[in-house]
Amino acid sequence: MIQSKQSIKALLKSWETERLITPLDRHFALELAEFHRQQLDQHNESHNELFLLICALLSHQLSQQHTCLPIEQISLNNPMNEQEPQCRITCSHDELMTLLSQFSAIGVPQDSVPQNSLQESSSTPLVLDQGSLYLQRYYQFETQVADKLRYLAQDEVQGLPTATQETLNILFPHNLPKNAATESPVYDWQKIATATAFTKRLAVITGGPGTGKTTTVTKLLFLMTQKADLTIKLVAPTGKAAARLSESIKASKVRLKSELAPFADKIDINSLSRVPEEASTLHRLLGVIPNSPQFRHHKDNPLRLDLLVVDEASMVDLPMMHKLLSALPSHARLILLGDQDQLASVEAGAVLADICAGLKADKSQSEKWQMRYSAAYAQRLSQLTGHDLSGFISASPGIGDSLCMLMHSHRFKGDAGIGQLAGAVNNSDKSRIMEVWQSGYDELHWIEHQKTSTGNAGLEQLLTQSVSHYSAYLEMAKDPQSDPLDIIECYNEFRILCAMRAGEYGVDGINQGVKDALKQAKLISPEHEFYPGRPVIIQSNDYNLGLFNGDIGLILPDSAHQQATGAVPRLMAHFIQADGSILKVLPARLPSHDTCFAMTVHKSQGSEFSKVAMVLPLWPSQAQKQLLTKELVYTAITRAKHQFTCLGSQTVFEQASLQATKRSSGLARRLWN
Ligand SMILES: Nc1ncnc2c1ncn2[C@@H]1O[C@H](COP(=O)(O)OP(=O)(O)OP(=O)(O)O)[C@@H](O)[C@H]1O
Repeated sequence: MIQSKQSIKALLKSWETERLITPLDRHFALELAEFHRQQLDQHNESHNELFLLICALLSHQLSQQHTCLPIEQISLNNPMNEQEPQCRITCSHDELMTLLSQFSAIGVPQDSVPQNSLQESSSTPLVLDQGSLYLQRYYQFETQVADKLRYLAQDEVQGLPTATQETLNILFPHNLPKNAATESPVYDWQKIATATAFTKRLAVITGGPGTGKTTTVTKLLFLMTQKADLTIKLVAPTGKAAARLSESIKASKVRLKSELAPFADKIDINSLSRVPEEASTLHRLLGVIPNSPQFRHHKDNPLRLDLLVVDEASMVDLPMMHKLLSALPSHARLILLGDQDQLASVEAGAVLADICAGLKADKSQSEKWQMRYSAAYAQRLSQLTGHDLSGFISASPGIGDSLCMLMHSHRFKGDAGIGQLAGAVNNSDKSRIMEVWQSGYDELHWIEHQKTSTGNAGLEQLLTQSVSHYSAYLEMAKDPQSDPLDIIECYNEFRILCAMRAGEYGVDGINQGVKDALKQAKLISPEHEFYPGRPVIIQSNDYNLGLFNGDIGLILPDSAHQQATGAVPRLMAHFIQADGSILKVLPARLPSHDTCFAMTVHKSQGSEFSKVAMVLPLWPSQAQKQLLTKELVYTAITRAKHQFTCLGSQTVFEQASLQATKRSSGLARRLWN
């Protein structure tokens, strides 16, 4: 069954030494194998060896953020993808599947138990379902999340007052013309999304940056608050994203108020004040219990709300989505907002991408996405919105009735370079990517790595530009009269985003380079750990202080304290909070943190900057290459509003743009089949 020069136990040790697997992977496998050995009726060494290997592969897969191990994907001749394979599995994938289903530690779901199977799934540490092996816990997360989403997607609010339809028409007044070039009708997907979220218990509104997700949800909340007194909560995965959601909703309400002014005799504009603005983090909503992975709110103590809006849903991982859905009260509505093309969550799963997977059009379609409505719901939506949706009816709609895809960016107008580059990368369109770079757009700047024995002129150029970008806020910080809010806003104009943490071109190296360059330019004096102008990014949650992983602040003299006491100004870390106020924290009390002239693309999700510089490694290692995906590049580009610079090499940029993230999961199948 297995051919190996050494025992699998010894092999796992050598894989750990070579860092192919983590110590956790090895221990996990050994513990489970021990369990298996104790459970097995007859001791079968070859079975034990195989089981040990499979457990290590599963754990390795989970640490790569997959939620399961598809058996078909195991490379039988080289299971760990080594340069020189140290072992091979000698049976076929089918034989392997049959064998695994007979192991006492591996259960199978009751409704798909093969005749010769010994186990049901609920009592075993592992589960084999539809050709994929799961850890029991992840299997429960995935199946329960799928069940709950399907249940919510089916539920429909019947009947709709005529007044509501009239309000919908006022909110979306345009009778869109036919597309002149194609003669095909132009749909107001924001209107369709609003009608969907009004009539469905679950609505998933996705789209790239500036496609109007917040505008749409603000109009929806206005519509909802016209008639009923609802408890509505707004949340996002991080503090930064929550603060941005609050800001966007506030701005959107201001715009809506003036748009609706001419209709004051027809609708109650004052009910806009009932649309909430304050957003919190998911963790805060669910109620963190110190030193516990559990939350205060769960299935037996559900949240007290009628409608929950979750922004930046692409950042929500599978375990978190499970906790959230479990805590949702039975009558509540759920609206998920996000960009399905962005980087998937840092932890396991790619929930939003899986939810949207069923809308991926086949290759014959000119559009990338294709709606999938049931006939009955397409008819209902058509009546509500005045758009004929019969062309999007599907015989197998899955959860399609609850999905809305906003495709037109109102931020990146027509031929704007940032939007063009983001689109080309998102489509992995190699020739278009090069075309966009060569088109001479003002907003796009390319800096080529120019490594020689004396240094890297490309990197030097980036550091010089960074000094010039950061000098404005550092000059402001020197003036005791400057308002910390203005200084932080000025700092937020520019950010360097790195693909990875470690190394010369990672966050660590670039932060050091910028710090040295700023010191040389006499803009900072970093003699001590905390110096005026040092930006810090928080690495863990501290609920007592109200600081969360990813929060970014500036070390600045506390001028208010100086004015009040006349004392020498002390340094404090200043953070902008969701309500726009400043939180000041003594630097010594900060939870774990790093300097933040540069940050990872991952941590930048949910943020936007006027100017962004992305740094790609020069000669990425094999492990680094796996991290360089089109989702990473797309996320970095779309953080920029006005200028995007890339320090890299053409080959690495292209390779990254052509490589899509793959997360093994059965969620999409459960939602759409
Ligand atoms: N239908 C529309 N017509 C014209 N402008 C619009 C429309 N919808 C949104 N906008 C404008 O586009 C900009 C972005 O809208 P909005 O913030 O709602 O998008 P978003 O998808 O939430 O963006 P983000 O990705 O940043 O969260 C805003 O300035 C908004 O006023």
